[in-house]
Amino acid sequence: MKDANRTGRMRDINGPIVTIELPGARSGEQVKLGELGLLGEVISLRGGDAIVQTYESTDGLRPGEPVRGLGRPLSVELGPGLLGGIFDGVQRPLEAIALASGDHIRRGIDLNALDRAREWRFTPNPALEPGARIGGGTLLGTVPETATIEHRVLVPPGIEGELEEIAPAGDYDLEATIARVRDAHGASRRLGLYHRWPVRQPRPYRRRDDGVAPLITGQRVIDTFFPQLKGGKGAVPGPFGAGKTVVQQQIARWSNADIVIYVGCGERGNELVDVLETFPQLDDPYTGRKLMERTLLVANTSNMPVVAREASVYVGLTMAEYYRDMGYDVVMLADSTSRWAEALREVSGRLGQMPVEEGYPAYLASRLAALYERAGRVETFAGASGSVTLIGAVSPPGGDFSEPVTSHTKDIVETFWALSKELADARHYPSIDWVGSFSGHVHTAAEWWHQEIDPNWEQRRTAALALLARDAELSRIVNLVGPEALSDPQRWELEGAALIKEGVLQQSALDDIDTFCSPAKQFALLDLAIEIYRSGESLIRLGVPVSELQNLPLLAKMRRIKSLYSSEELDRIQGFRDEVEEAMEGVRGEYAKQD
Ligand SMILES: Nc1ncnc2c1ncn2[C@@H]1O[C@H](COP(=O)(O)OP(=O)(O)OP(=O)(O)O)[C@@H](O)[C@H]1O
Repeated sequence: MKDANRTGRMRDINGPIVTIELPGARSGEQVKLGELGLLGEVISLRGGDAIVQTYESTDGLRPGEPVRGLGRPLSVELGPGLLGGIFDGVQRPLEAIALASGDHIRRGIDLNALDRAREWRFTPNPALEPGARIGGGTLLGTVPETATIEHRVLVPPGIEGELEEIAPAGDYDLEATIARVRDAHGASRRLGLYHRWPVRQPRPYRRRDDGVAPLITGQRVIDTFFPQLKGGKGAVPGPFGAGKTVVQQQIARWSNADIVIYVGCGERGNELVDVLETFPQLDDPYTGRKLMERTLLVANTSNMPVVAREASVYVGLTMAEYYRDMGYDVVMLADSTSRWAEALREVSGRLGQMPVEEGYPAYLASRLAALYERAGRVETFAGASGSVTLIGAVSPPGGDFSEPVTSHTKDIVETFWALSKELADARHYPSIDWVGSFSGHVHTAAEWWHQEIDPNWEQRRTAALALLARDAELSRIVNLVGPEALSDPQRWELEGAALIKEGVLQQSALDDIDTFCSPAKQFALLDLAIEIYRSGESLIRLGVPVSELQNLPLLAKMRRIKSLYSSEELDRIQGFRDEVEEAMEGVRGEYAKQD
């Protein structure tokens, strides 16, 4: 898109949708509207007019005011300085905005995402010499972006040629030239520490890879029961107050990803404030430093119109892909895709498009699919492996999972962690419902668990799910005819399921010890619960009454052990296992004596 800075004028204003006359306007082009210079994007062309969606309130704008075409699509700056940053939905740095305009963000404010004044210590790639052939993905050098993350400065996609010069080690600001490349036509081009990339265009890679390793989140119901792979697509649908935010924060905090990107997309203002206040406080369990050193936040501010939410998700994804291209595993949390979809609905409504389901446009499903398609594990141009795991929260109105956004999302994602109001009301947290949730990654995750933790993982997981399914069946009988109708083995099945629910699935984010559970501890707890159930089952078969087993103090301890011993104290969990065996043997001995 050439001929930047063309001017035209506004013709009509309909909320965030503005009709403009701008000669040469292109679909996707960024524009500045009115005297204030509000940011907008051309979303369609109609006759000689262009239809623009704006990312700031259009209050007070009048037809006839000038518009300016920027000649480029909505794009973001990619370079060192992103990590630790808090940006608005079009990548303006919120802290710098607050400094420049106080509490009330001035509309049309224009600030660079990356700080131009800051210098970065650049170390060139020692393997590069002038004359080398370089292309998109070639490593030019590195910059220590934070104490824990090395920023790999790569040739941006689409650039190819012969390296003419590369800067020596030293401190450079973002505008400095760090390399020059001569392309096939003989033109010389300068490369700096940052470049721009259009947010709606997925960044290219060499090829797509299959996910191989689970994203370990330290949350048992996720890792053990409904695992996610690095590079996977997941959704957390949940009714109001069921615990979506806590689940996402736990993933952000504990998952073994290199980089975390949280996009607060149109959730209520106070929740966003909570996120903005909480994240900077969090310590990074893997490095002992602040989590923000490998995190960045995108937050739509309350003065941005609904349609701005639509862009913020792409802004987050583009930054995620940028770190993926360096060979990092990135987790992006989008909170929530329902609000994102509402933006689509609002725009399509104002454009007079035919609504299909509950007011959403016909392209809702394809847009959602395209969004999730940007997740994945890839081989980068540099030959490294990098991934973007995309986890979208979904907030279905009234908790109705059959509404369009939830049901389309369910068809697209591989991991679906369905939060349940009943579980949350019963204070069973995380309220991820084992009946409504699924993971398409169990088989791949099993290979990892079998190799790294224990060859019985899949078998134990299946046994636990079978017990939970029996629990649901038996509970229905109890509800109909009362507990007396159950046999001893059936009552023991209920007991076994309760151990799985309380001793394994429930996990308090607020408990210092249990907030994170290592894979080895996860397996130890699962295995122990199944072991208790199985030993009891064999005792009942011998004729031991279930009431005798129900009185064993070890059942209560099994429910508490997760918070008694940390992931470093597996030997103590093993000690408890020995106690369990002894107690069960004791019952067996007693019973044999009575016999
Ligand atoms: N894993 C957990 N451990 C302990 N408490 C939890 C857990 N998950 C949720 N809670 C409790 O539930 C409350 C509500 O959770 P949360 O704020 O995440 O709900 P939400 O679904 O995001 O709400 P909203 O629909 O308003 O976005 C929390 O304040 C906390 O008390």
